[in-house]
Amino acid sequence: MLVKEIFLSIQGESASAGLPTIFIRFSGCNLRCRYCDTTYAYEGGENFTPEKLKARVSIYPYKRVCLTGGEPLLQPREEFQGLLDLLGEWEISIETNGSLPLERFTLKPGHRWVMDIKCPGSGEVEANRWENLKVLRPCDEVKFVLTSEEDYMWAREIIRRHSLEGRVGLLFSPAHGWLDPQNLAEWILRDGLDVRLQLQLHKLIFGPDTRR
Ligand SMILES: C[S@@+](CC[C@H](N)C(=O)[O-])C[C@H]1O[C@@H](n2cnc3c(N)ncnc32)[C@H](O)[C@@H]1O
Ligand SMILES: Nc1nc2[nH]cc(C(=O)O)c2c(=O)[nH]1
Ligand code: SF4
Ligand SMILES: [Mg+2]
Repeated sequence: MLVKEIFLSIQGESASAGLPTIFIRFSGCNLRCRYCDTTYAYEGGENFTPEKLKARVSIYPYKRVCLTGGEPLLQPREEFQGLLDLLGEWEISIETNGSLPLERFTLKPGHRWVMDIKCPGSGEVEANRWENLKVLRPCDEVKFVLTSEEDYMWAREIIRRHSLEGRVGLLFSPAHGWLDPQNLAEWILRDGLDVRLQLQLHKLIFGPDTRR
């Protein structure tokens, strides 16, 4: 598997924001979101077997890992599943862009999906694989990264059309530098939406250009 970087940080996104987390950032992505803050992960990387990755993350005093990228699900299925199995007892969140099939993987209790639904402003709305919604459980999360009020209204309509409220965790995140969080807060409260507004905590802690 091709890995760009491995690091310990404070989880900045999802429902586990704030918790110490080990990150494995895989190389390569099949999409090109306009706002992407991780373009350096599109290329390069070092090869790891699942066993070598387990050994590497085991040097830290935590058993909580975030698999991200780039797009983690582009790695060979057998090896990615092998890593999940080797880390069976660990708390794992898998950040995925939602364009690739989730049902190819078997998750253990404590493992969860954090799946983006790409909004029109990302430039990748055609990539959404809607069948993935069937796989998601109440412990999983769906994230909308929003660039504008048009994206917000689009996301609100997707939630309604697929009856997502109460079925899965819902995250609304302003694309950093694109959308004022205060506007997003006002729209959510105005419309009575029961979603989690999430800011990228690591950028508030370590600065907007952080790689942690
Ligand atoms: C870098 S991506 C890697 C995982 C996967 N490729 C995906 O898009 O979900 C991790 C998360 O960061 C979000 N993200 C990327 N750039 C962002 C930005 N400028 N502001 C807010 N979130 C951003 C993505 O939408 C995604 O939820
Ligand atoms: N601290 C920190 N938390 C994160 N949560 C998701 C990240 C990602 O890039 O997927 C990320 C990241 O890059 N840094
Ligand atoms: S899918 Fe994720 S890594 Fe790929 S371009 Fe979009 S935000 Fe960046
Ligand atoms: Mg990031």
